[in-house]
Amino acid sequence: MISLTEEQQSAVEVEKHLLLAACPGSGKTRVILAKLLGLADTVEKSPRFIGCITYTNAAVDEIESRLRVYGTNTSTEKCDVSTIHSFCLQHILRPYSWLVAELPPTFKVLTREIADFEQIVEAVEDHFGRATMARTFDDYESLRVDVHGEPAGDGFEHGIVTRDSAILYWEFVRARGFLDFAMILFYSLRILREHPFVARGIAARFEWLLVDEFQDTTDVQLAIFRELHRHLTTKFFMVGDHNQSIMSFAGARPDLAQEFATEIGAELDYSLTANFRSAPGVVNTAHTLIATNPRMHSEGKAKDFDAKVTYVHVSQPLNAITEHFLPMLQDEGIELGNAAVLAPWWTHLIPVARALREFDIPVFGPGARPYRRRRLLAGLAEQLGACAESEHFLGLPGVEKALFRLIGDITGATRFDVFSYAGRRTALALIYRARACATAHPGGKAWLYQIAAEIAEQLYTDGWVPAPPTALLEASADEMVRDMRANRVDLENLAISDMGLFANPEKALKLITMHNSKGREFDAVALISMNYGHLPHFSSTTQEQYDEARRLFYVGITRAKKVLLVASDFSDRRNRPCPFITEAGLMLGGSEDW
Ligand SMILES: Nc1ncnc2c1ncn2[C@@H]1O[C@H](COP(=O)(O)OP(=O)(O)OP(=O)(O)O)[C@@H](O)[C@H]1O
Repeated sequence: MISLTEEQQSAVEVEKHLLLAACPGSGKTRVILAKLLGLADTVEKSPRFIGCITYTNAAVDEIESRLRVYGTNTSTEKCDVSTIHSFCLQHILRPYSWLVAELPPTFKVLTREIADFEQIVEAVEDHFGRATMARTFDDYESLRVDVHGEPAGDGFEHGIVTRDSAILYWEFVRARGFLDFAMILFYSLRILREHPFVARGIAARFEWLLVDEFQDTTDVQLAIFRELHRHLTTKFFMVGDHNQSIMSFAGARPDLAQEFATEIGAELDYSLTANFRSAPGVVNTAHTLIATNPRMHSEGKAKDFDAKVTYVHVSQPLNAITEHFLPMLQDEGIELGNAAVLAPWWTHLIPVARALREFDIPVFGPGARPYRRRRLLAGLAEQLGACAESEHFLGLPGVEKALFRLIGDITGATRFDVFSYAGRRTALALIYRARACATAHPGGKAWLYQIAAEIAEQLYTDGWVPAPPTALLEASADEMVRDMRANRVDLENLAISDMGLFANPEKALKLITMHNSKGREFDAVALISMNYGHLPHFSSTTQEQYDEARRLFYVGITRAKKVLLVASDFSDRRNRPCPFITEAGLMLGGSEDW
């Protein structure tokens, strides 16, 4: 049984549509899990199911693994947990794509990692006589389709993508037998709108749809929910936090989620206010920044944490880490692996990561890798490196995901069967090979070449590729070695653990952008580069952008359990300290024991 607080329990028991406002650390996942388990029992003898839509694949994995622990076979069978994209693929596009004439009869999912993406973008830009620039690919990657089928997204609104180039891009994507994530959502909506029998079928299948992180839903996603709601047979349980809405660049529309909830007559008066994560000092700082009613408060063990909340103004972001954060970790007995450094952008983290590596401090994050992350072999080699080095670390899920990506990159095919029995066998075989290789070739460089050859052999033997991709993987190992040499890595002394560190970052200090820190928690958190110009970004001109920057700061501080360090710097004298430091009531040098 999952233990719930009174407010969690009463939210789970609501039998109508519900929009639940949940503060940081209030156990959204636990509530969703409890609701899923309860509802699975109610549909046990019916042909209906419970759908759960989460924002990321990691959240899907987490809920599924907890379902296996707490549930029965029936609950795992009756609960369909997925991201919105895989929900649409499985229930709308794969079975009904033939209803839209312009869609290819079979299609693969286009992601940035697949080589066709860059080729298509180059072909489009070439058509308009433009040369590809550094930001071109990012601009196309951010492209979305709005509910009317028109282009949207950062690359269109502020970048180089025009309406004509977007339309041509989508045409090329379809012509090559692909759909991207935005197209998956848009065509799903179109099918639901034009063929109500499809929506009726899905609504009949799902008794409930649980939606995690409602504040991140886009106009198209909400229009999809609206089409499903039309048939009045599916109930909605939406959990999220308006104050953690930081994804407007990806089209998030929390206002529309609220509107949808009101429209369907959802209960709006329930909220989760108990924060199980953060010490009272951290919670008070967050509350000073954004006050909620009813008020957020620490609960459980967190209530007794002794918080250290400190604000410093330093000459360089790195100094905040070396002179303040690391000593604080030492004083509080917090291990590096339980601490994180957050910054508004990757560009702030890269030099810090490099410098810390030079001090031999293990870091996990941008700039930590001495080779390009997108190198073909890199992902799988890292996962296998972690498995090879540690007897107790059977990183099967990580190996499977890396295998999925590698097979996709080599063949261009989306092989979801990697996550089935056959894939698991290959993954396990590779883990054993990686360990045997580590014994035979203890040096990191020799191991890398050997494992490249063995991966090629295993993929071929198990039928994932038509011919052994030996030359391809060897060339990728060459590229990684070349990158490392350029980054002055001592290749002769490279250990397999140096590679594994990136897959198994348990012991390393995490360096993460504030956006990517969402949904995570650490004993200690340092927010660096907290200056005007970075947060809010100098391009922010509207109240909405300013408010979203404040919410980003809120997300950052609420990741901390016990230690919170906020640092501005005078590396650029034009950039004053970020205004949210004052709004959160932080005082310079003020180390406060709450
Ligand atoms: N009823 C409870 N009893 C004890 N611990 C709980 C309870 N509910 C939640 N927790 C704990 O609170 C912590 C935070 O939960 P979780 O990560 O699900 O929060 P969240 O609501 O998703 O937060 P955020 O929105 O900030 O990401 C977890 O460690 C979880 O185990």
